[in-house]
Amino acid sequence: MKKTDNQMLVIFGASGDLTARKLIPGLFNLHLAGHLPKNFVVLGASRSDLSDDDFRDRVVHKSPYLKDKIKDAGDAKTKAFANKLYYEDLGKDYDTDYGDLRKRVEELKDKHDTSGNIIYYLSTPPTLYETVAKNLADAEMNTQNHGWKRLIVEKPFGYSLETAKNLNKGLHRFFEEHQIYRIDHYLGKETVQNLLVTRFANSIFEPLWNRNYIHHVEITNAESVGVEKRGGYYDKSGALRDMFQNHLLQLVSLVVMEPPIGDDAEEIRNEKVKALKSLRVMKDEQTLYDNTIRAQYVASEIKGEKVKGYREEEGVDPNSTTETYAAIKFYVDNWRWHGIPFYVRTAKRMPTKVTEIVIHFKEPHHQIFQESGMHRDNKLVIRIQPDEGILIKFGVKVPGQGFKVERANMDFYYSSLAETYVMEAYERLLLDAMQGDATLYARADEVEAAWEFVDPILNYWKSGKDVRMYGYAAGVWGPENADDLIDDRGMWRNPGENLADDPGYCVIC
Ligand SMILES: NC(=O)C1=CN([C@@H]2O[C@H](COP(=O)(O)OP(=O)(O)OC[C@H]3O[C@@H](n4cnc5c(N)ncnc54)[C@H](OP(=O)(O)O)[C@@H]3O)[C@@H](O)[C@H]2O)C=CC1
Ligand SMILES: O=C1O[C@H](COP(=O)(O)O)[C@@H](O)[C@H](O)[C@H]1O
Repeated sequence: MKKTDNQMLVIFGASGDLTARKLIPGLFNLHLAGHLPKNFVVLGASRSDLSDDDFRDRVVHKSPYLKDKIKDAGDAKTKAFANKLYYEDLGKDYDTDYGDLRKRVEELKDKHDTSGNIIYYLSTPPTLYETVAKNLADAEMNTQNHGWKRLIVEKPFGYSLETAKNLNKGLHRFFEEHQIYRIDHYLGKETVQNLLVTRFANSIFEPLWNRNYIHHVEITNAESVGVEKRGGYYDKSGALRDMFQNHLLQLVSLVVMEPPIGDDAEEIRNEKVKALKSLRVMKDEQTLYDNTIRAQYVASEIKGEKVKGYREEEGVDPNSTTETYAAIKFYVDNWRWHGIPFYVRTAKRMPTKVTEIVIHFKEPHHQIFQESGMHRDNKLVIRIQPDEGILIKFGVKVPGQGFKVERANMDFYYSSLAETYVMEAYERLLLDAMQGDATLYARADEVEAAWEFVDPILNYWKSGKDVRMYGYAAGVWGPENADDLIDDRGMWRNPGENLADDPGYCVIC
């Protein structure tokens, strides 16, 4: 068990949705599990006029996100947690003198003996990240003289390669790279971390994990919801920035990377950066045309209920060309992956919520047996969510005369480890930052390498030149044309819609 120093967490943008929905519940779980250090306080800061008690009511006692947990935890434990929370009103602007904030931090440090160790969490709109870092530096709140200082930065990290580079430069003026923790909540998911273990703690997968045995790799991230109340934000972002540049390229890097020499944060991140740098950047228009597909959901009915189209959503421009679906085919230019296509798609308003990685192996060179069904290949399905687990599809003999072969499943579900408590992503990531472990946080060069790959696609889509924007009915698996991306061996693997209801459907088959 790693050591967690006494410390303070200062959250900027503490009146916002993320604080209430993810950060405080994550901290509450850590409190209940006994993972918070003995001396620990949270200081929320934003422009809203709130007292300490207002803040506690808002994010704990009256929080819809903690209602059930509070029932289970009981009053005493809840109160003990709430008493660790404080609030400081920043006045009208984040771009202000942080003298008062500093005074409050000093006061709380002395009162709770938090030893001067501080994490600053930037949960504000991204336009304020650098401003807050600068004002912290101006108030000398970034100095490491009396305890360490860390800075957690929320997504999105930049809007393009250029803005990401500028943000890195801007933050590096006030904090050193080892102090900066760029969050990507997919890295906090247990199943995502398990990818490393699956690959590098077993000897059965790694020998096959290359161009000699793998035919193609497919990654799907599907959400059944639309843009909900985030239309304003989403319309300026789109699926490629919102999910692909960060979360999905993180998954890609874990699939593609070479074995690190150890489990040290830098060793692992060095390999991930190399992996991202080896993605073949699409430069010419024909390649971009042939290998990228974007689409928007249009109004439809799902299970008898009318569902709005993307352009009718609140906060979305009625003529918007922002994609809610993106499918990209690409290659990885290195020894291991030469010539192997990767197909990655992400979308909202799909039939179900699912994220999975499918490794499609090559078929046996020589077919000896008769096989039912069209697929003779082995597949390794890594289910990130829901029904987290791993499945291998392989051929077995159909009982009876002769040698008929059918595909069977061998599966593992995380839920079978029932007694093991699985931390929520934010909970895990917060604890790691508290312990100074940056393994599951993105490094500056990693983020920039991901943008290097994504930028030309965004620019091409923005150019509008011959760029297709397909529509798909909310509740279907995207535009049919997306199947055209996949070459000689079929189509996207669309996991069944009613995972639980369909008796013939095995959850990850
Ligand atoms: N919510 C989520 O699920 C996720 C959020 N994020 C990221 O986390 C950060 C915070 O997100 P979230 O909490 O949802 O955002 P919200 O808009 O709910 O909250 C941000 C807070 O920042 C303050 N703020 C300062 N200036 C502005 C401004 N010009 N417009 C709006 N708010 C302002 C507001 O507090 P006040 O007015 O009191 O100062 C507000 O409470 C963002 O960068 C977002 O991209 C990332 C992943 C998921
Ligand atoms: O970062 C984001 O992620 C969520 C999906 O997260 P998940 O953990 O539920 O898979 C997505 O809905 C949101 O648009 C995006 O900003």
